Amino acid sequence: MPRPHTPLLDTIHHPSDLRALGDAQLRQLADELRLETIDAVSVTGGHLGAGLGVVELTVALHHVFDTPRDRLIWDVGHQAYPHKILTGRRERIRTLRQPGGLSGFTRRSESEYDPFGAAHSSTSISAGLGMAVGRDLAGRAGNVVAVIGDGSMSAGMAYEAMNNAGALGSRLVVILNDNDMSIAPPVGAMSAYLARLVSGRTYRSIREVAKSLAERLPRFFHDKARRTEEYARGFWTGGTLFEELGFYYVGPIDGHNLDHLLPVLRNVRDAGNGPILVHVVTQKGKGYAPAEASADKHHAVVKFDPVTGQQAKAPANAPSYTKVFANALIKAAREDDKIVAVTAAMPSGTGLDAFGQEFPGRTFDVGIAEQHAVTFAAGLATEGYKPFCAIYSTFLQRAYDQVVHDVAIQKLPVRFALDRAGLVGADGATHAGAFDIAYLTCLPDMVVMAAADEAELTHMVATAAAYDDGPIAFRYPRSEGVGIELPDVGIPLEIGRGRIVREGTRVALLSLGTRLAECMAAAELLGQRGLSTTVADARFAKPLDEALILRLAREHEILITVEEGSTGGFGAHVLHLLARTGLLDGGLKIRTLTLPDVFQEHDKPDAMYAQAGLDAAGIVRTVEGALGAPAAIKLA
Ligand SMILES: Cc1ncc(C[n+]2csc(CCOP(=O)(O)OP(=O)(O)O)c2C)c(N)n1
Ligand SMILES: CC(=O)[C@@H](O)[C@H](O)COP(=O)(O)O
Ligand SMILES: [Mg+2]
Repeated sequence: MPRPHTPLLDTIHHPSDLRALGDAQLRQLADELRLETIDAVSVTGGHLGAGLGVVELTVALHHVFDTPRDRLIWDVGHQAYPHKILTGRRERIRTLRQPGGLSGFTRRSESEYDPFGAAHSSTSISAGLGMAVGRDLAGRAGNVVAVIGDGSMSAGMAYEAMNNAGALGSRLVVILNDNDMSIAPPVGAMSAYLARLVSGRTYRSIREVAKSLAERLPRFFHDKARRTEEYARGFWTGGTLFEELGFYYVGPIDGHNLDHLLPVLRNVRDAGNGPILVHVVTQKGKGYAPAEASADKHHAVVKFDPVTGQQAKAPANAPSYTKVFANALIKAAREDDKIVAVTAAMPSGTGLDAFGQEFPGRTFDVGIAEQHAVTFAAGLATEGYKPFCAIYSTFLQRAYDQVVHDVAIQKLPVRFALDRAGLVGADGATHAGAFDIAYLTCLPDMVVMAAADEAELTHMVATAAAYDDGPIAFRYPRSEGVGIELPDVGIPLEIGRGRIVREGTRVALLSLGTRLAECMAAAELLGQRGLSTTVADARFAKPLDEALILRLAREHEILITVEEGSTGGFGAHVLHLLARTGLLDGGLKIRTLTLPDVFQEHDKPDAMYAQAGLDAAGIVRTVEGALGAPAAIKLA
């Protein structure tokens, strides 16, 4: 497929090149940038719709502001591909999210044009305010611009930051990129409020607007734009929520119209003190028909044909864990009307969209608001409901105090369905579900399970539904299952009881989670080398199956724990148990296999697990190491 024709873009290597262009050339540049973005993502897959929606905004921001001296912060960072193309990374843009390639998000180590790394949402205003205050303290000049989406505006952090910004009064520009979409259609009163602002029903008269803007932004009324009624009607100020918080509100303006964007941004750049919020209206997926037409506006895509938009989706061999979870929960909810489900803006990612179709009144999408989701679920639990809080492992990190303070201390039976546990691949370290075993198992009374396969997941959903004594969590990865036959209904597991999957005598592999298949493969390899190997599935990281673990420790020469989580998790608890019971004092050789103590670079999950030594070969190597040398195996 030939590359798109981009003669003007080809002359732009850094934003300084585009600042040398006249306004009239920027339209062409934006068109070429959009073509290049589509073409690059067609090769790599990744986040497409959000970037397409900010092409004009990206061009305008780099044209008007003096980046990187002026700080430009993209919230989440999934919309920053056009920004990467304009900021010296075009040569590598077709390595996006590939092993060794560019990150799919902004990243400080990647470019001086990325002053703040992201991937989790709603951090940009806080970070921007910190930079603005740092600039003021240092007596420096320069602008700080934070671009945040309407979906990301639902998170508490955004309001905490605006509250603080309004009080501090530092010069900070917030661009609210309102495309009326999160990953799914946006939810909540704030989204409805923004829609009202945009609808124009609350526009003030042009006279009022003129007076208000002229007082604060004297250069606002700019050349020909001032004369067009359409342009003038697009500006509204005064009395918005943002103004109540101490921001100067400008907008809404058409984020695809450079004749609107450029004069407004110039005036904002040159305005006086204090925080300013520019409300920019854009369309997610803009300018690419398949994206505009799709329900999620091509939020994230796999590789595709740029002409037809056809995505290269490989056929699945087995249902995904997400789907298995959703189906099991739906079945359980048919029998138990107390079961309700909570998602924080991830209905499709967690499978709760399917649950919501059958139980719309029992499904709650609270927006990007993980902290609220957890405490909201806690509240539901106090009323006798059985909330399943389905949150990606990585995003639950944000709600840790809510898990501790609102759920665990009160022993409320909130069920945490932790999707994307373990490594996730192309989204990289920011999205890896690495820490939940460690951060949940240290909490008193928390039950923590990890599914070894999709049948086990079905049983864990049933276990969580039946368990009413306190909080319970179960984790499962971002992948398809192993293809095992699924039970019709899940059978509740005995709390804190694991299982032996293969009996042996010399080596014991104690697996937690879906590494069980690799443990089985390792056991085969070890068996071929004369090492009789037991494989056990712990099922529970908390409470531990102490009897099982002590038996494995007593009856084997080597015990290896294997988990898809960070240090400080399951293996650490096993070590505590063995130390407490004196079993470390004898001749037992024990090794704990965990994710390494580094933030692993994005890659294919299998490659990342292999790097971590969590594949069959790595497990065998560990056994060999414990025995002293490969020769020891041959002698055995
Ligand atoms: C804390 C957190 N929760 C959930 C997500 C998953 N997520 C990524 S982008 C996104 C939607 C963001 O919507 P918006 O800010 O409006 O950006 P748009 O994609 O519409 O440009 C969500 C929910 C996340 N990145 N961070
Ligand atoms: C940007 C973001 O946070 C999400 O879009 C994330 O990339 C989704 O990941 P999944 O594809 O695993 O749902
Ligand atoms: Mg949006």
